Amino acid sequence: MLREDPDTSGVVRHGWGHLRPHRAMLALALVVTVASTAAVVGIAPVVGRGVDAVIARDRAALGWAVGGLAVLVLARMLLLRWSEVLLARAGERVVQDLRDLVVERLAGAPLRFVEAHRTGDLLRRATGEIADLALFIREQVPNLLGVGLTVVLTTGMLIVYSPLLSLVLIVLFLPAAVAVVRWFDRVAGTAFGRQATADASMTATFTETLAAGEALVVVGRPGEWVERFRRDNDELLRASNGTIGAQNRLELFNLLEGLATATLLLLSVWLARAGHLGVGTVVVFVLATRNLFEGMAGLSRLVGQLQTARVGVARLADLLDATDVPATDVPATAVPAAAAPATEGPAAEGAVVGGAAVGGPAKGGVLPARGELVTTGLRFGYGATGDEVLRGVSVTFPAGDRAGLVGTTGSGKTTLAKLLCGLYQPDSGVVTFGGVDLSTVSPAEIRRRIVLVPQQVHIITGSLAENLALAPGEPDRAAMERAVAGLGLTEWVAGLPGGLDASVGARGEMLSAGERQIVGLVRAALVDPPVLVLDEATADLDPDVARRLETAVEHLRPGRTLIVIAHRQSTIDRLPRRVGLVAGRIVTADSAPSVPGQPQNGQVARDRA
Ligand SMILES: Nc1ncnc2c1ncn2[C@@H]1O[C@H](COP(=O)(O)OP(=O)(O)OP(=O)(O)O)[C@@H](O)[C@H]1O
Repeated sequence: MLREDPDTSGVVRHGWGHLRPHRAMLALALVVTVASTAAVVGIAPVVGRGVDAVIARDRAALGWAVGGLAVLVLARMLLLRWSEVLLARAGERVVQDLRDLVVERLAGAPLRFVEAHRTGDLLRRATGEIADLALFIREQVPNLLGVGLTVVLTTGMLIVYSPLLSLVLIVLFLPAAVAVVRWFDRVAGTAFGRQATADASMTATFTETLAAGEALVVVGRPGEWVERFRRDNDELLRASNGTIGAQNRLELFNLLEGLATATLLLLSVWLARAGHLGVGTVVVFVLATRNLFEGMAGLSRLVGQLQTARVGVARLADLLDATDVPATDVPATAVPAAAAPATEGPAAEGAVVGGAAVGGPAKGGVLPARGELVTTGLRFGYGATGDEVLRGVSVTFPAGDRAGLVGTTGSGKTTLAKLLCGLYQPDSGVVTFGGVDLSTVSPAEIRRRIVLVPQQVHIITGSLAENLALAPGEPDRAAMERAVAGLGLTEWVAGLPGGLDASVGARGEMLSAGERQIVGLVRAALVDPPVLVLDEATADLDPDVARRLETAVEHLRPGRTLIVIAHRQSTIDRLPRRVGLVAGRIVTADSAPSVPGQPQNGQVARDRA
């Protein structure tokens, strides 16, 4: 499970892991930044030399000082720009890698993990947190490096010029500065973490509200959502006040700066009068301490942004760590792939998420082209609720079986279907196909053989052909046309404006619920696996079309194992046998509930309760 407010202590180590591949470019950027900062720091001594040259009426020395100043200013301009470009490029590459990694991890995350978290929170971590990080690397890191180096180099130079004044500066300023930073740090972690959490919660609520738009209008109660949104918004305001309060603590730097500057000026004037310091050195000190304090003030401003970035990286790292597990389950986003499973053959390897192939884990098992699908002692619960949904399910579907999986609402049919297809890992017990344990096989391999067509078919914005192309194996147009013809849908496609190129609208809004299911069935036909599990896959179609499509699906591949979950009696009646599920347990034929009432004659002889 993801933590709302993850620990920020390991972020540097975690961050370095992602920076390492770009270390050459980062090292060059660092060298250029050091050179550019050295040019700035060098200006004060050169001005000091110039002042001394004027006092001594040494024209040659003055000429050198003016020339040196011109060179330093020019060098600073060029080097600063170069270092900014290098850091921005390196930052963009790091961020691009991170985006790829997050999408890959989320695509490979177990379905249960994705289901257990709010979409908005995942979205915020996968996009908002990375965008903030990109901004930080592009805009704040150059500042941070420049300012940090200015402070270090200026301090070094001051020590060389006047150890006494530098000592006074260090004694006056350093302990107080450390105390202020610690005072800030005491509240900063919690305050910035709370703000990030509140931000994520608001994104989540907003995402859910948008997704539920139609339902809200239908029930006429958008007020409740507005109320939720307001609560999130209020919390965000309180959290933001917390971070502002934390940042206010850093304002003490200004007070310290004033005190230290006044003390230094008085001291240096006194030392100059007593003849211990030259006027040039006093000028150098005044200019350099200004640099120093500007740098300090800049650093204190950046500390707040640094804290935001730290929290962002911690939340991102939490997501990456939590999803860095062998992908034995299929991610929720890959459900369309399950609806459009892999074709036979090497081209079908990999799950499809929005059309991109995602490799499975290093699980070497290979499933046979045909075999019994068997579950033994399957137990499964969704975790958060703690209740077991499947309580020791043992059932066998012989090769070529055609069975209806029936049971009352909430009895666990869909859950069992997902376990049969390897979308969930059982808490205990095994699922085997042809004698091979599914947990030893990669998701891609499972989808070559066992495919689920769910009731809710995932549709992407685009054309019908683009949606069918989500099927693994990159089906071409000819394959699509064959699959459409195989299901007797040529006329339906021809009737769409543009045929296969017809737009389905944003996330399929131009398709009816039944048409979405047709897309799911065509995807399945494109793959044609030896085991097909239809979970209410024709529930939204009118009975005639449903019957036609069910017949077509059965005839497409003789000898296919077909497991059908349906509440429609006529769909179940077409099948020669029935497996009943009651409260997570397989029941015998006699007690297997029919649809929707009590069982009819069904054969569940091989099912072991
Ligand atoms: N993602 C989930 N997280 C937590 N609990 C879940 C989840 N999905 C299902 N459940 C719970 O598991 C139980 C079985 O659900 P399942 O969808 O398998 O039932 P079903 O027999 O298919 O029901 P229906 O006929 O209504 O589709 C239900 O009590 C449900 O609340």
